[in-house]
Amino acid sequence: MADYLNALAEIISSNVKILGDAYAQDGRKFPSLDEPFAPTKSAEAAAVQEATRLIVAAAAQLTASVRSPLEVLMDQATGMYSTVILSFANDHNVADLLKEAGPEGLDAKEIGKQIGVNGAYVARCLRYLATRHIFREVKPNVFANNKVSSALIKNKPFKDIEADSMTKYDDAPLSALISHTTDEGFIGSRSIIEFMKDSKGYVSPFSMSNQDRANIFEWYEKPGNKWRAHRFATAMKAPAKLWGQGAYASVLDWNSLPTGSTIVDVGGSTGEVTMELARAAPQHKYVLQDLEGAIAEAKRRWASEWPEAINDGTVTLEVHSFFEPMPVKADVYFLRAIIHDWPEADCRKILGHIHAAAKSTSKLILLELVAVHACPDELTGSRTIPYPLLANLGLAVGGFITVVDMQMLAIVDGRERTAGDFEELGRMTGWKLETVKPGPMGAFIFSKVEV
Ligand SMILES: C[S@@+](CC[C@H](N)C(=O)[O-])C[C@H]1O[C@@H](n2cnc3c(N)ncnc32)[C@H](O)[C@@H]1O
Repeated sequence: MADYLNALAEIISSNVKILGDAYAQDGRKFPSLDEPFAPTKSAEAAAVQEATRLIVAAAAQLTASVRSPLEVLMDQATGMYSTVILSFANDHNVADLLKEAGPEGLDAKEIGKQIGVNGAYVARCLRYLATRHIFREVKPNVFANNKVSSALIKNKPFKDIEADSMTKYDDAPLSALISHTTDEGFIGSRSIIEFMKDSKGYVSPFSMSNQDRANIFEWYEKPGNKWRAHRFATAMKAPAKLWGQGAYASVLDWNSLPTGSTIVDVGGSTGEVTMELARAAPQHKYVLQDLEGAIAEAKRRWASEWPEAINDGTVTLEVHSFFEPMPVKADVYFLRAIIHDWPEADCRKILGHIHAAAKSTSKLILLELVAVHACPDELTGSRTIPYPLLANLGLAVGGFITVVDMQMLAIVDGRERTAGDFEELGRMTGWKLETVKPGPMGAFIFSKVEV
């Protein structure tokens, strides 16, 4: 076995070769970081995704191994600057301005003029980001987009973006997600420690920071927060964009259900999941449930994107709180990214209400990120982790999941759960776990147990 450092280096070099070969087969070269982001078919292949994970895991571990602990710790301790500076660039539409400037880039003074901030400050903020591979400094104090920053580009000319704060992030779910995270997530993060010691009756660190006992979803429904609710609904479209279409439709063979089956998208926001399922299997009936504000948003979305599905009764939009008895006897109840929003007792209420309404043949599908320990556990045997990587592949897999876990703690006192936690939650609420489909989000498929 190679020594520690060489083992990490070998993981990187052998997997870089896999990436290069896959792109070469498609007649392409792997794009450099300087090029704008463009999704490619080559990047979607399973072997490429696995090689990418191993490179990221090994490169991050190699960096942490050779770097001084002082620098590693200072990087973590100064995460607030990353949050604030990224928020500044994203919310001031710098990527959009630089898109119009092209690969030659734009002087920080000119960027500053356009966004109303002194150019000397702009240069320092963008250099901070460029040093972390977001934007690039093409000449001293002149900045252009790169692969990472170009993923923040919105869908309008720079001069039109600020015209309406409601529509600013429309058609740019990743920019909406970054804006939501650096805003609500940041506000919540400030009270995490105090909340963990004593919640003082607040429902989350976010509610404690705001000194408002409403949960974030009730807070979104309050006057003045409509634009944030709209931004959050837009952000919820980001996973489909990041992970590719078809991620939801592939969790079950929808065509194997009897024609006219009823599928409820519980807490479905504006219908990202419903839209994909209804397009894949239009012979069924779909009910999209959420709170009043989200359903009002959903009505606007469906009226513009797919009005026929509403008019012919394929899809029904319904205001319903999942803390009330479930009004629909459905064949499938689909919950994407709902369970991670709530503490255990609330999850049991949600699944209990669904259980009470379900038929004996109904299925429950929970689509969630799956927490994985950083050390070997009882599931390690089914995974092959090359020496000396962490059991959750460090930043490559556990990195994103632990980030979302902290975000759930900060804004809703929710959490990411292990596969065992999902099985246990089902057992406590009358649902037997039948199948787990792996993927960027795990699909946990349960059948009803009479209790
Ligand atoms: C994290 S989002 C997930 C949205 C959607 N399932 C998706 O994956 O795009 C959580 C959703 O739960 C909804 N929600 C929160 N409290 C609710 C309640 N009491 N009843 C129904 N929906 C609720 C929110 O409005 C929001 O749309």
